[in-house]
Amino acid sequence: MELPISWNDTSLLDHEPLLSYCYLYSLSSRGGSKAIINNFVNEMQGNSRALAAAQAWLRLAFPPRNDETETLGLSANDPKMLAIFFEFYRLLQAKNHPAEYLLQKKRELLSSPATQGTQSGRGGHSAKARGREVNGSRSRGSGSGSGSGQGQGHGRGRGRRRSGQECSSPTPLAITEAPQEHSRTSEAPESNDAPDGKCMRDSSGGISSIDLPISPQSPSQEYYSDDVPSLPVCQLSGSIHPGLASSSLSGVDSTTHAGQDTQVLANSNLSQNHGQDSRLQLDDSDHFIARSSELMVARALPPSTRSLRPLPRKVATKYIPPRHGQQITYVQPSRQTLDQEGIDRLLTDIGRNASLMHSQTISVHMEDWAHDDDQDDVEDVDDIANEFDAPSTNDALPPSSSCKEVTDVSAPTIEEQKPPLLAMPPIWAESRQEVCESFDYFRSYQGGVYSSKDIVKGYLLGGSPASRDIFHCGGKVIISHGGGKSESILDYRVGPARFQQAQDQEATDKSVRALLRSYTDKRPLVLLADEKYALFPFDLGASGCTYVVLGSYWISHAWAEYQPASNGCGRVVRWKFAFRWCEGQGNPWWISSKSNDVDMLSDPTRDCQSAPRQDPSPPNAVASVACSKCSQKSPVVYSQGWMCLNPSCTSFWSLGGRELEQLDYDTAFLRPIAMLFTSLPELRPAKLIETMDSITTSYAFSKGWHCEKCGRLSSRFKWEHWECSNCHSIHKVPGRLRIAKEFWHQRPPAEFLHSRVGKQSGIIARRPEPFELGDGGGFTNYLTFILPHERGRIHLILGTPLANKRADEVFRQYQEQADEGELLLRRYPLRLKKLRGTFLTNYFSQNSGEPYQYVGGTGNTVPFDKAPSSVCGALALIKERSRLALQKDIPFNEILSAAYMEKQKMSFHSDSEHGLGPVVASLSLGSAAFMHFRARATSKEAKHASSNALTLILRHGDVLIMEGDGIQQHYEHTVIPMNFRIAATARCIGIA
Ligand SMILES: O=C(O)CCC(=O)C(=O)O
Repeated sequence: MELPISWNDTSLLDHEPLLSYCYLYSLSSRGGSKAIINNFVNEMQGNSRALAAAQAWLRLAFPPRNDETETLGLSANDPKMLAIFFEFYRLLQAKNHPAEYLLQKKRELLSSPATQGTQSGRGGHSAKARGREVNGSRSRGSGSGSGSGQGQGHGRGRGRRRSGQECSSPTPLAITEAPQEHSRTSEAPESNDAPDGKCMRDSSGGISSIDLPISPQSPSQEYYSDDVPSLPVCQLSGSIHPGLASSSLSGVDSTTHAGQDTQVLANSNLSQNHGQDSRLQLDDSDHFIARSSELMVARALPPSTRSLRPLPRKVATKYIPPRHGQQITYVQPSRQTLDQEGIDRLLTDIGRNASLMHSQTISVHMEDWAHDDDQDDVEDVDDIANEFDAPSTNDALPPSSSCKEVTDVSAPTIEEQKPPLLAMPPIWAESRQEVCESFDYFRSYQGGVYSSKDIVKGYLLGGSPASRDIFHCGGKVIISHGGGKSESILDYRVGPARFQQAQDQEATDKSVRALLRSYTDKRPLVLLADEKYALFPFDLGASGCTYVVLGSYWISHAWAEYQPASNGCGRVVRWKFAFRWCEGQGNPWWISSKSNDVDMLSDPTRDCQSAPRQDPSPPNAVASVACSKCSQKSPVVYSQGWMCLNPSCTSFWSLGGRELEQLDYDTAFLRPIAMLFTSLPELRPAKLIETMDSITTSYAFSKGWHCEKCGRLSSRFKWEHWECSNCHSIHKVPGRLRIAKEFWHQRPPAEFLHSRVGKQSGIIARRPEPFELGDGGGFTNYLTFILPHERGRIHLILGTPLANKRADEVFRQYQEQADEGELLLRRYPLRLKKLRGTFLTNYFSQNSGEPYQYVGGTGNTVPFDKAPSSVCGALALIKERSRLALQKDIPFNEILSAAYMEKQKMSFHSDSEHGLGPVVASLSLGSAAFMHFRARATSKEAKHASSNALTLILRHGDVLIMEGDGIQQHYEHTVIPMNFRIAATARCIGIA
């Protein structure tokens, strides 16, 4: 889970475990909902990243009061708070008045110390509690009534909204003093104060109440205070949430809902007068309990789901997040078919699944980057920056749905507490991007298998081991399933996302095929593990390592198995691989030199210590038997007996006609196997040193590096040098400045010179017009493209050798100042909340003038008076050319300087940030670049969105002007430089 950026950050809904649990909750009925919340809480508690997200959310949703550094002592590790976190997001997803819920919880929390022990058994609060100080001021709502009885609360404390300045929705909810008047009303609240969904600031800037959206069916909206404390809450009728409808606040007799309502939390939060108190509380042992009959369901869950870390699932699950705001259509299972048993099964399933799902939150294309021979499997990382996440290209998409994998009791489990690492790994990283940019043996942003030319280079052990996956003999023997085709959520640019079930793996599938080839060739590969790999015996996360390189392994055996599945088939075919440590690397780094450490790390089935280390068995010591049906040989893997492991054989996976549930590895199968590798590759990435041509912007310089001091892999995030993100060691390679002439040889494709207009785009290209540049620049050509439906115009003022003198100088200054650190060009984290870990832009940038939220916000902004001369020079040139082209002064007050090393680019986006003026203009320097415009998915032309509406070639000295809001509303653009390039783009921000 990424950290939320506001308390109502909907993107969290795209993340696990919220995604699965919210979905499951929507399918559940009765007691199932409690169990779901319990499981959610359990899972969150075993997941440090998710806890961090919850913590961040808590701070945003419950900001500290004036004198507090911490909010009410709230902790994300508090089960009650996690339940609130979940409930809020569940309501958010259901579009069911989450703000109302949050306000209610906030009020409860603020009042809870005083109200504890003062509530009646039926849930009413005492009058004493109503006078509690809230948010630094005394509640004035403590007037009348005991508030202890059913229905006593209504009619009191109508919350009055105050007129004032409107605030945007992500503002933290703040609670101010209670309203003075407490008369029940059925009239609509003052309707002219704020539009739906907006909150209002009081004169002091705090929020006095929240104006909630009313559904069309809602005839009225009333503001009440609860009995205590007297703060505004809202009653909605019409399409009201059942949990809210049962609230005593509404005055509705709650008996129809008590004990039946599936919305347990909402119910328990608001309904304090039920015969059955379903309030969520902390019991003596600080455990989260729900005191209702439904609680029994939660308690009846197997203890393992509470005391153990969520069990790893037996097959990998790939999650492709939905686009922002996109609805996910789950194909299966349908609501009708999901009974209580199904829910229980899914619960465990999701628990096991979710950890891997955290790591699988990106999808990629392979276009544009597949130039290098050694890059045939490298995904286009910058496409990840696209809000449009396409289906994975890494693992073959299944042709049709078949089976969904389910819990297997024999899946390995691991206790929650793992010891910290004994030593830091020699190669480790915090984000997948760091691995992929710095470590040549693993460059797959999504899949667990990285192969090139059908040969596996790296294999990532992720969070969901399957049954019979093992980490044996201190990690010298690792058995894992691999090859994709696990369940996933497919997401397309246009149309709803779909839930895709797991499929049978086949030997011809890309990853399986590559693994099988590595197996038959006995070719070493590199194993990596992420912090969620449950079988690794140390706590990687405690040392800050999300990914570690284990070392070189080879595959001694490969075979197919059945794994259980939850649909009609009941199972799927999965390929298993036995990886063995390549001798010649010394002992694994996670094992200290102390001899008994290996023992400590081994699993109980180990016998590697008893096997003679100096006398390992030859490879053929593992017996193989030919099947009488298919004649294919399969190894004796399990102690229970030999089985045919050829999935196309009718005897596959059958032991004398039976399928055994419990299988143990045969001792001989796990015994060490001698295998001599004459030269194993050095896995530590080499550092770049001086180059022959002194060019330091080539592709190799854009890649990450490995810090020799601390082992961390870091992306290159600073222009002027490499810097370790852990210990801040730096590495600089001196280079030279480049001049524009070096890029003159770049030729565009033969079919066009400056531009190409898409056939069905409706764009009209005007004939080039001569254009006098003034200032000794002579004449040039000026191209204009008129967009359909008066959406705007795009102008391209071409540079010329004569006119480019200033551009040449600006280009030189940019390079010099960036190299010296005067201009801080950085790769900033993308504001994509879908990705696990930080994900940096695929270009360097620096912003001057007004902050530009799209890249770095205020953190990436220096005011114009502190901007280096390169930026000021670029701005002056852009202003001048724009004035000549548009015959008016454009009050540009922001300039984003973007620098691209070879193969870097800016992916599709539109400059549609709130508050941007209609004119955006850019100056191109250095290498030529393609600029493609395409219709946004929301636009009428969406069906042609895959083809470009317009392509321009931007060359050194060219100025491009986008004129008109409609361009950003209806189109998005990408810029793909041919080589090293700098661009300065000017905008008007916040100018009315
Ligand atoms: O010209 C460029 O490099 C990209 C400019 C751009 O699209 C932007 O800054 O938004």
